[in-house]
Amino acid sequence: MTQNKATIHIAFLGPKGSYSHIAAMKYAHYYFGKFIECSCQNFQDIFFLVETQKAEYGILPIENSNSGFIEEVCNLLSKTHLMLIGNITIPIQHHILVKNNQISLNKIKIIYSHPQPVQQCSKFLKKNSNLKILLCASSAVAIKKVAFLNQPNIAALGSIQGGEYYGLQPLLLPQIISNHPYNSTRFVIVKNTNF
Ligand SMILES: O=C(O)C(=O)C[C@]1(C(=O)O)C=C[C@@H](O)C=C1
Repeated sequence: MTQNKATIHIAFLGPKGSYSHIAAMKYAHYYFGKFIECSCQNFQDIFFLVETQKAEYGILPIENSNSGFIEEVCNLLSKTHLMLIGNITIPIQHHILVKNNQISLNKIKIIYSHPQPVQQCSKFLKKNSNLKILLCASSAVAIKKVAFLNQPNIAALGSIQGGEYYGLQPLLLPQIISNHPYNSTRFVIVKNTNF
């Protein structure tokens, strides 16, 4: 079903290539066709854009199959008058993204990541405790940082699709680093009913 009106805006945790961006594109493809991307630096900004009618919709990760409910989002949802109008679940496949995937894991010293992928890959990271983890506002921020720094021994946790936006490649080994091979996250879509 596509909505027959001017192109809508969807606010998501960005930049491009975040899991939230991928979920927004999938949702928009089903329901709206084209949409204007409103990339946000944090979850609060997503609520702000929709509450102030700068974006018709917001998309937020609420629950991961492995790490459970995303507390910050649940707290923000409990304080908003925005309406929950739908949800979408997407598979989340984390990879170790590097500038050049000819490098082996034992050469990598630093991993940039959003806290959620760290939780969802906790077993792998515990086994490789030599890796220093630096937290970022989203997986796409982590990917952008690694692309910008352009050093062989740093990596980001994120999706292959996210890596492609910024020219990063997935390490071939290990390929599956999530605690559970069938990792998925459910996102909710919020709307301001005054629109
Ligand atoms: O960091 C991202 O790319 C996000 O979109 C955030 C987020 C989250 O907060 O849960 C979304 C889905 C995945 O579970 C991992 C991270």
